Amino acid sequence: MVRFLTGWLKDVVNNAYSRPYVHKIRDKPVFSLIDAIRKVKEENKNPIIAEYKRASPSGFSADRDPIEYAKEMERSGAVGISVLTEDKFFSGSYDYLFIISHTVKIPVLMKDFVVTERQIDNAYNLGADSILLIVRILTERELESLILYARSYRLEPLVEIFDENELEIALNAGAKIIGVNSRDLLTFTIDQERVKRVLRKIPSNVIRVAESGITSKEQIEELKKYGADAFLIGSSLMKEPSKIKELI
Ligand SMILES: O=P(O)(O)OC[C@@H](O)[C@@H](O)c1c[nH]c2ccccc12
Repeated sequence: MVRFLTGWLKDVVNNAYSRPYVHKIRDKPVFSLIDAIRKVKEENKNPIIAEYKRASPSGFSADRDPIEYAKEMERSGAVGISVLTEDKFFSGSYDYLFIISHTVKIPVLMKDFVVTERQIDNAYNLGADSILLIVRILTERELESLILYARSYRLEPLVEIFDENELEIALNAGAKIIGVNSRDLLTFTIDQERVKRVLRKIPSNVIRVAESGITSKEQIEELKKYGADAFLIGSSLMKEPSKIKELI
């Protein structure tokens, strides 16, 4: 049973329950996203998780070759690649995850609306090193059990929160990587001030990821003052991949 959802979020979660099982045998080791972020920070660079996202319900769209994009992001020093696999609203695909996880040697995050263990089986089989778990679409028991299930594959989830209430839920569930989304998933409005307010309440032993709406180095430097360790960036890099060089 999911939490009470409305609008497109209800539809995207219903769609998640019917995603097929991927019959593939994983053929690569699991890379640690936490270790990769810590290493890039030690090199005094900005850990950027570059997202491969072809569309979103907020009206974004970009057509880029997944292999070329992933190679350019890795070459430019991205700490990891986030790959949208949600097929109905984001034009994502499990194929993109398989292709990209077999193109790069940096951690790959499966970005989807995960509500079932089968989706985590798929992430592991396709070569993902982490998965997104969104507090807003899960009950607390589901969140705790899916975190443990992901860890049984040595996939450490990125647990996404919106506000302080969801921060408490994520911490109680034992999250080790917490992402704060500046975008409201239902209304698509962006609020960076809320992100700063929530970031500063996350304990420093948790890896803190600022997500969405990031387009400049100035924004990154500002978010770092509030405790952000890493930055999840999609639209601005899908539009102009070379921009990553000025953000690292
Ligand atoms: O394109 P942006 O504004 O750089 O945002 C990237 C990423 O944060 C965003 O795509 C995202 C964050 N959380 C999600 C959950 C589902 C789908 C997408 C997302």
